[in-house]
Amino acid sequence: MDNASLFRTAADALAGDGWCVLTELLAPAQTHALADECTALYAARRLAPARVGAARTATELRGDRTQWFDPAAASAPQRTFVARLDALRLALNRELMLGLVESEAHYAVYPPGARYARHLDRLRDSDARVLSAVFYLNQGWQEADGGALRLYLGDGTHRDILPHAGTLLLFLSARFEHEVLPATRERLSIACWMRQRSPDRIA
Ligand SMILES: O=C(O)CCC(=O)C(=O)O
Ligand SMILES: [Fe+2]
Repeated sequence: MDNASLFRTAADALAGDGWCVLTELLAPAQTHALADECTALYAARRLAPARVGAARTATELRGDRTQWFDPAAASAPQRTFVARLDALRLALNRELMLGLVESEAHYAVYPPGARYARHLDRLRDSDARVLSAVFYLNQGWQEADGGALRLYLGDGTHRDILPHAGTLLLFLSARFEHEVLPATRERLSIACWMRQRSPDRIA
């Protein structure tokens, strides 16, 4: 699928259901490079226990370790990923008038058994996060490995999305509660949020 069609498919799904899965954001080699980098950072203990909400300490709510992408010090694999995500963001702005001005992203590693309890991605006092995007980095993931992202739909049902390498899950941040189920192996991802202008930055 060419870019224009890929991004239009995403826009249509977001306008309809409010969420979608894309598997063609990056070429497999590009996904591998991100997985290798995330693995190396984790092994070098460069990922820190995740925090919940502004200035609150990590709790048993989430057991992942994270490292935010720093635009001023981005690696080549990170630049490739962010460029693709930005292209998607601009396409969604054009198609859906979402007014998404920026993205933020972090690597996350969930050790075996770690979870992230059911939650909504909007920060307590801010509606800046409009769209959540989670990109998975795990080769050869099996259903028996667990670790699904459980997305709760408005009608009381849910969908389980497995964290296969190359899968991008998109959903409207304000609309879908979700949780990360525990896995039997390390679970690597990049969690991203596309933001609208924060109220405090509007002149
Ligand atoms: O890794 C995932 O599948 C989702 C992570 C998540 O919900 C979050 O970081 O807010
Ligand atoms: Fe989340």
